[in-house]
Amino acid sequence: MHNQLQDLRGSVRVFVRTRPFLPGDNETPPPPGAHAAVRCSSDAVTVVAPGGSSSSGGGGAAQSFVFDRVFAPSAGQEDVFREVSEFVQSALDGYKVCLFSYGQTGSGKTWTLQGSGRGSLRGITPRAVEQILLSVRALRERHWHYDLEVSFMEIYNEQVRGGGHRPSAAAPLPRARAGAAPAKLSIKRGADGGMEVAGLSRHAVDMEDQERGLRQLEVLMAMAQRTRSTARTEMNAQSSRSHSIFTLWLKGTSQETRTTLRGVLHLVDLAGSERLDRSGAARDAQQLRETQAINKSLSCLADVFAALGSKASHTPFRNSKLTYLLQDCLSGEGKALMMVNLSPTAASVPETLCSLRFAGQVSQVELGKATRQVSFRAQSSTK
Ligand SMILES: Nc1ncnc2c1ncn2[C@@H]1O[C@H](COP(=O)(O)OP(=O)(O)OP(=O)(O)O)[C@@H](O)[C@H]1O
Repeated sequence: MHNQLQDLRGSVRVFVRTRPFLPGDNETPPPPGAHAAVRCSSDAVTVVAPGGSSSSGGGGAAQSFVFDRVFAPSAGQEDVFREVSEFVQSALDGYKVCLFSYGQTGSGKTWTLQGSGRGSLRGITPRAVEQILLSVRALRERHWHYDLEVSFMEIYNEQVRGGGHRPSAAAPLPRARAGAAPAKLSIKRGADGGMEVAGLSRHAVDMEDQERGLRQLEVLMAMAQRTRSTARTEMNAQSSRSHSIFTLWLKGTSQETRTTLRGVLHLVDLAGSERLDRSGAARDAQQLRETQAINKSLSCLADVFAALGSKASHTPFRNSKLTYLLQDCLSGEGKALMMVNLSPTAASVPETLCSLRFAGQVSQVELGKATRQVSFRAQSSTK
């Protein structure tokens, strides 16, 4: 049912989330009743440039954008996940699904995906993992067996880096070694026709003992977080300088119906889309290189969506590692969700407008009906 709904609405969706004001913003939130620079309804965002007013009809100071769903600063992690969970379900149903978290540095990309702790502040990734484990348990009653593997990687300065060597089936999950340089990896088309990263470790998760499986997943999520390259910039003390991709590979087998489903869920925490002058990144040669690489790959992502939106004869997937790797989810086979994160501050209005224009471009894209990765041969439940 959820997939029928999804198909009707198209396979690219755009959600926008504005975070609350934070003490580090150096800006006082507007008093109740006063106009904020960024205002949200359930499906629209209005941005008022500093000095403008929302009623200035001819002046063009206020700009509104409409999306599939907009989350105001008061929206909690649970509110966001409620809208996202159908995508997680799609991966269980055998679709290739990609969820991007996009936005300027410090806008809440990592908060939206990871959140904090194990309670109500936990983000999409831990909630997705829990949903998968719960669904797999329920599906077992209907004689479906699921295998789950996890991989994580980052794309830093246009190089793909992964989490080390593939462990043997009997070996415990590896510990991330502090300071160990992650291996550089290459992207290629795999035997099943999908894009994959050569040599990237895929960690099998115990689906029989779900308590153990959950613990393994927690270790893997923590490892993925630790391996991210971060550098302090003036805009966010933990600014992420790489795109990080946490992937859940699902294989569901029903002996009864002789069906195998292969779903994929990529959770992509994009690097911050900051301007050089504002972040202070231009003062350091390494950070300048990083920022240029980030901006280039984000503009390649925008180019891909522009080509898809205009139904151009060529889509430039190969122009960046990110789009090359994720092309299956963006090419009509899969489903994509773009979560665009915004800062509420007046000082960030230029970046906010850039993010919203990008979001508007993505929302024009119609990928068509996604393809379920299903085969009908009898298969044993082991790989
Ligand atoms: N909805 C929210 N509620 C409360 N705090 C939030 C929210 N969104 C973001 N924050 C806080 O804002 C700060 C910046 O968020 P976060 O690190 O997620 O930004 P980011 O977009 O991932 O930045 P970068 O690109 O630099 O990694 C963090 O301290 C985070 O805890």
